[in-house]
Amino acid sequence: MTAKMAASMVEQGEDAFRKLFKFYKRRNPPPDFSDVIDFSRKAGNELVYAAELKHGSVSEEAAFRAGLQPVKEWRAFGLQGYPGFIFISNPFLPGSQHYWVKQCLKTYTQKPNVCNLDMHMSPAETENIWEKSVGSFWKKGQREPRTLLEKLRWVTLGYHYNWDTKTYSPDHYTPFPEDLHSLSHKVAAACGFPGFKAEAGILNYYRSDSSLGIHVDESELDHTRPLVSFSFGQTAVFLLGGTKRQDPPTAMFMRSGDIMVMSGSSRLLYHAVPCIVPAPAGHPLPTCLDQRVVKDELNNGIIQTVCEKDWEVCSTYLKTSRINMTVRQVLGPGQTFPVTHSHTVTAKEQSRSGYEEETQTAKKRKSETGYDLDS
Ligand SMILES: O=C(O)CCC(=O)C(=O)O
Ligand SMILES: [Fe+2]
Repeated sequence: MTAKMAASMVEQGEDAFRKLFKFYKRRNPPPDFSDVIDFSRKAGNELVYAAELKHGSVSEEAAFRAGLQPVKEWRAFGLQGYPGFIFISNPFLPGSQHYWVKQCLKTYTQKPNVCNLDMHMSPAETENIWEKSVGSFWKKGQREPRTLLEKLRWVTLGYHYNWDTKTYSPDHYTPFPEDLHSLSHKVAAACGFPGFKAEAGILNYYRSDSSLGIHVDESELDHTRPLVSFSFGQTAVFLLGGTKRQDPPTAMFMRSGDIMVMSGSSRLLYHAVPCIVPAPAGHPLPTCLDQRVVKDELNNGIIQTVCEKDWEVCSTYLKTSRINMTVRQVLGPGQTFPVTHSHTVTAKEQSRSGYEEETQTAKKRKSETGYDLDS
């Protein structure tokens, strides 16, 4: 048997996750999405059941101020075989997703937050990504991404994740954004995790041809705290696997406004995003984004109405993109970072160190989300 044959057997026979990842990543011809669970559909899938939330843990007013429907109205689901996994089908109030999209593009991209562009550009060049992009926004039919926003792949918040050492460090920290902490705290509480502290965030920016490789998020020091993930813009296929990298995954759509909570024994499952689903012809933006203005009362709350000019930039961006925010609590109550010989890790240092075959998260993320700029 040739090495090639053996490799192909491994691919076909054993590594069910890689096989399905490739299946959904394929573009020509486009994959058949009929096995992908769609939580937005009324008709159920036998694996899906309604999840019980803690209605009393977030008052209607608190939910309202965060731009969320009352918790009792949320459509929350569990998946057979994945205890601790909770999928909440877009619980945002009309108009309020826009605020988070604007934060991800205009606010959270600002220094001292760290982004993929810092790996090979100077701080001066990656300052004010929003302002530098809006002036020369890309034109229709243009093939190459030109603006920094188009080249943006990830931003880190709070304890800035070091992709090379796969660790968080107290030496590289920016206070976590209050607004996103408040949103995540409420979602976690509704799912039975009161006292959630948002300490680190990874924002992922996907273009229509982006994907995110198979990985598990285990760098946080307390795995009893959930991981809370929010999606905006274009729909993605999300693959949720098992505790072993090869375990066969379940595919589901993640649409604009959807929230996913990975907790309990689902906290450390392998997962991936093999593809962004092409938007239906004539509908480049999901209809849940049609209504832009939030109710006036919300102006005293966490979120604010996005002005027309800013939304024009955001909506143009979202017609070909997806934004995902994953929020993590790094330390348990009273827990501290293990003592290591510490020094501040700079972006330059991160980009210099080599990658080993098994430190795949960063490598995959850097390549499959187009970290190495292909333009
Ligand atoms: O984009 C997504 O839905 C997944 C993101 C993710 O898995 C991560 O940031 O660790
Ligand atoms: Fe992840």
